[in-house]
Amino acid sequence: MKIDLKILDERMRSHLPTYATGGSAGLDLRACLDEAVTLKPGQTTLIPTGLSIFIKNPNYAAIILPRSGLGHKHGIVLGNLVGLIDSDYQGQLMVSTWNRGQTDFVISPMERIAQLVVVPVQQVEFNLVDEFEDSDRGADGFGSTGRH
Ligand SMILES: O=c1ccn([C@H]2C[C@H](O)[C@@H](COP(=O)(O)OP(=O)(O)OP(=O)(O)O)O2)c(=O)[nH]1
Ligand SMILES: [Mg+2]
Repeated sequence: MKIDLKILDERMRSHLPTYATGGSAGLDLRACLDEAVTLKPGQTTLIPTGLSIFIKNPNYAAIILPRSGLGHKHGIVLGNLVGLIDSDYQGQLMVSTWNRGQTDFVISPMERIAQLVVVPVQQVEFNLVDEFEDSDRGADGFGSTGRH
């Protein structure tokens, strides 16, 4: 599947997102920065990627997820936990970068800071009802299974 991509910063032309392996789900997103940015513990900064995409087809979206190495080892995750890119969004892909760790973290220009995953989306309509038909679970949730 092809998605329109616009290069907003020429430096990104040689750093376009690619799948690291044949089986990769995520495309690494790089920090399009002029100089290194230091994120203090607890700090959140919006980092530009220098790219925009236009998914166009409402049956797809993209999500931005943390990279597991950065998140686990350095506490660098996302200020919005997960970023959702709508199929009609044409603006720059931005990464809300949150240092939830205990030490300063330096983000270098062109560093891979997060990953983009394209996912299928089913838009729905609501069928208004007064009662649902019975289901195995009913309204039980929040750890209810295995208690009976
Ligand atoms: O990590 C993110 C999350 C969102 N976006 C862009 C794409 C998305 O389509 C748009 C709106 O995101 P969302 O709907 O999550 O934010 P909102 O707070 O509801 O803003 P809006 O009122 O513009 O929908 O912002 C990013 O670039 N990065
Ligand atoms: Mg929104």
